[in-house]
Amino acid sequence: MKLLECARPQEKKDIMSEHLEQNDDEVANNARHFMNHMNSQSYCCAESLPDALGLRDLSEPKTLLDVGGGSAIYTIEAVKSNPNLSGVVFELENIKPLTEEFVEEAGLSDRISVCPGDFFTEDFPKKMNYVLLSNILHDWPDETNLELIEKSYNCLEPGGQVIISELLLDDDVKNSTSASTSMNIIMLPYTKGRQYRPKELKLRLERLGFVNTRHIKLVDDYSLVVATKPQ
Ligand SMILES: C[S@@+](CC[C@H](N)C(=O)[O-])C[C@H]1O[C@@H](n2cnc3c(N)ncnc32)[C@H](O)[C@@H]1O
Repeated sequence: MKLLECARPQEKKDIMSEHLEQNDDEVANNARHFMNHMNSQSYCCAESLPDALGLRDLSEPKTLLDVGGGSAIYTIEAVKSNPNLSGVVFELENIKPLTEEFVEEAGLSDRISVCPGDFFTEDFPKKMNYVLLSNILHDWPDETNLELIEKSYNCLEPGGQVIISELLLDDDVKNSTSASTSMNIIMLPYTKGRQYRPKELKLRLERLGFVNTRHIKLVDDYSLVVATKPQ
């Protein structure tokens, strides 16, 4: 891991942002292609989310914020599991129309809104009961991720939960699966981030005030790390 970190190029951009910052048609198609790819990759996890979090049992209205939600697949599957749940997808302004296409296609435009925004410069919409960070933290450096976790804490109601969904390495990194190790090798040179271990995420969440941190296996090597904002 250390050797690979040393091999990182000094100047590198997030691939998705690079596509999205430009207006060129070919580049826009790349963004659409990336979104479709993420949608397929995330589908199985999204489908398993309601049972993993007990969302089907909610008896009162709750709102889930999906930060960098992309195709909104997690929010779509969550909202479909219970009429008490509504969703807000926080996405870049120029990606918003793409996200809205997926929401419309799912027939859920009345229960899922797309809030345009940049998670580096803007706070998240307030009074949320759940904040989901799916395949977000592995794109960015640790100090940025701490800011994103802090923003998640600040926008949650007391008792609300932050949900991190990622392909995680094993706590004992030598026991990590080949899928998570391969993903880590891809993230290191092509993004500013890396794959995490459950205990690393729990530590960061607890440092920022979250309690009751837990690791929930989702699908194959994909897991959730969930934590609660104290009452
Ligand atoms: C790896 S994709 C994850 C998509 C989705 N959460 C999933 O797991 O399928 C990262 C997402 O973050 C969004 N994103 C990147 N930078 C962002 C920013 N500064 N503010 C808001 N969203 C951003 C991208 O548009 C993209 O949809």
